[in-house]
Amino acid sequence: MPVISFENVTKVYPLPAGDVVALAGVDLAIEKGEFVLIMGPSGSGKSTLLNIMGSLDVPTSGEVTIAEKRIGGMDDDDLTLLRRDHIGFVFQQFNLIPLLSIVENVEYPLILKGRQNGTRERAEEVLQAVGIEKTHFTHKPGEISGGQQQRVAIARALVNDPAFLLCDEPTGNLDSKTGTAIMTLLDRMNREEGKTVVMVTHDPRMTEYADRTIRLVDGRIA
Ligand SMILES: Nc1ncnc2c1ncn2[C@@H]1O[C@H](COP(=O)(O)OP(=O)(O)OP(=O)(O)O)[C@@H](O)[C@H]1O
Repeated sequence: MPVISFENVTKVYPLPAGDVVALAGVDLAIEKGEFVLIMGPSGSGKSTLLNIMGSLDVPTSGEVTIAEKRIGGMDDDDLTLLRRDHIGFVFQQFNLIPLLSIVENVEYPLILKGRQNGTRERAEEVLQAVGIEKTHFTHKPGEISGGQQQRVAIARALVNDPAFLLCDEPTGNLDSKTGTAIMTLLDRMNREEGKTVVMVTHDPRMTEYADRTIRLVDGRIA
């Protein structure tokens, strides 16, 4: 059973000047444990595809199944729960909460989920797994480097043990050496922890990390 499957998925944005077809009949299946890149020119539908995979948006037509749940017919509350329980997001902008410490940022999704016990220990365990030193746990995001902030964001994405990670240009704000370290970390999470990773990127060097690259052109898989 794939972790994500799309059957004949279309997404149309109705605009006064005419409909914009962002996705035009996409079929895909992403299996557990895969590392998949999504590439394609600007405007080809990558963000639209990632948003639907992340249940941040719904298709105009077609069938989408995420973590064995069909999203057709789900309301906003159902989609929110699906995101919270099954999907880890990593963005180009790290999106950490500036007023919370590093460990509190990672603990936050556990608290949102209503977990009462062991949240601090779980957050510390995942921070250690992504290579953040204990001395940094009580720092604020603004007090650590961009590469360290992205590691913290990856820890936050992993803390609820999601079915898969969706990454949108995760190295886009980092210098190439730091970007390589982040890719090595994602690669290790994929190989050693069996995490499914789906990543949108413009950088062709990333293909060496991936099992497979999905190329979009004009809303279709090329
Ligand atoms: N909210 C929206 N309303 C109207 N049109 C939209 C909307 N979002 C995206 N589009 C259009 O849908 C098409 C696909 O856009 P999308 O952002 O998915 O492409 P992309 O491949 O992610 O592009 P980029 O690499 O520039 O981020 C484009 O023609 C875009 O203008």
